[in-house]
Amino acid sequence: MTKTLVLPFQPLKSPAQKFEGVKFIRRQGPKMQLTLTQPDDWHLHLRDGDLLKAVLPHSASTFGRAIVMPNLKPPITTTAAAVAYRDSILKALPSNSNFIPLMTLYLTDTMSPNEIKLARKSGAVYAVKLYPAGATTNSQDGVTDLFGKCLPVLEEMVEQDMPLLVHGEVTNPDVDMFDREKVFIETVLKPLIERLPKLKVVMEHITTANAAKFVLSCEHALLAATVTPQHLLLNRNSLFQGGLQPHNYCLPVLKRETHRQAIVSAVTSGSKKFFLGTDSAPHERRRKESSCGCAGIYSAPIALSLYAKVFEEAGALDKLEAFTSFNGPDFYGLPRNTSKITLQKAPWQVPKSFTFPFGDIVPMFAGETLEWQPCFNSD
Ligand SMILES: NC(=O)N[C@@H](CC(=O)O)C(=O)O
Ligand SMILES: [Zn+2]
Ligand SMILES: [Zn+2]
Repeated sequence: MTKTLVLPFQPLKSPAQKFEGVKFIRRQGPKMQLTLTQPDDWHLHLRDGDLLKAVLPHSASTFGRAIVMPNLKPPITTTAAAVAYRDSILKALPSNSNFIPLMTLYLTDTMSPNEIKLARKSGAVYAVKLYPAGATTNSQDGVTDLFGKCLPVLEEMVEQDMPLLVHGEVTNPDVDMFDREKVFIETVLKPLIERLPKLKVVMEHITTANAAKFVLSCEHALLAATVTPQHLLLNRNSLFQGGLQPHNYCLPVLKRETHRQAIVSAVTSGSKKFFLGTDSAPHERRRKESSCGCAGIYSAPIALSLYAKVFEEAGALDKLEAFTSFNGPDFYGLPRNTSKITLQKAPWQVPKSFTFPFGDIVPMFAGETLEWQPCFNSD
């Protein structure tokens, strides 16, 4: 089966390229192709309403499954709400799509351990998300005291083999914005793992050398991390070059170049502890280009091209497929996808924006040229 992507890709002329020693690249005419097992997105914001309908086709055309974040307004704090949200995602899918949303619950101070039992029983919920209260977009209902308020829930999560996904930043206003992840590792993550060594934990969207090193070296086999394209490709200069760049603003905020390099090394090392999580987080343009702009970068339409770019530039294209398509399902104990997706070396331009009746969304790398272009899925 061949499926054409719904995106307005604009192929330009591409020179033939050579990749020695990479098994899964084959030459098709003058263009290089890269065929991968269909990837999944282990950290995705799909929103709801019109925004959901607008962005969902972009993820569904590339990814087989996605872990869907629960930070809606109001947040998804119950299994019943997660099941209803899943139904609205399935309803909004293009008719020929096999995309599977994997739902999550938003952890609160008042969640009961029974909710975890219900979540497991539903078969719809695959993880619980920890937002420290005030850390990021729609986190005001998040956790104020993890050890004081949530231990019984965390213990039930161990019982039910339910992973905890963490937005790993402390919110103490005395801690510098750029140090919040580092401090979270020391003051929350390490004590959490010591206290509950059987809890599966994913440190979401890691941004620092500290996090990369901690995850790589941690003997706790149940700790993993997702990594976004922006934290692999951009450093904090991208926030300020040529004037303030609101479309490069996300949380945790971009860090300095040495951190970016450490994350690239960790991800391309072949470690199974890192996997793809775009953190694609759409906000309308007017909410980004505002006197109090929202955090979140919209990457879904270009994410796979960006990950290919990172691995190619690191000389590690042979490690790309494990990162995009194997490590995530292996960690979650889910089967790997069987269908394939092909990327073609055919430069194309990222649209300057995507326009919808309610407004427009500016993607990451808007207007720039990318090398790898997803071209079709095949079974
Ligand atoms: N990453 C972001 O900057 N924003 C995310 C929330 C999050 O993942 O922290 C969002 O929902 O907009
Ligand atoms: Zn987050
Ligand atoms: Zn996120």
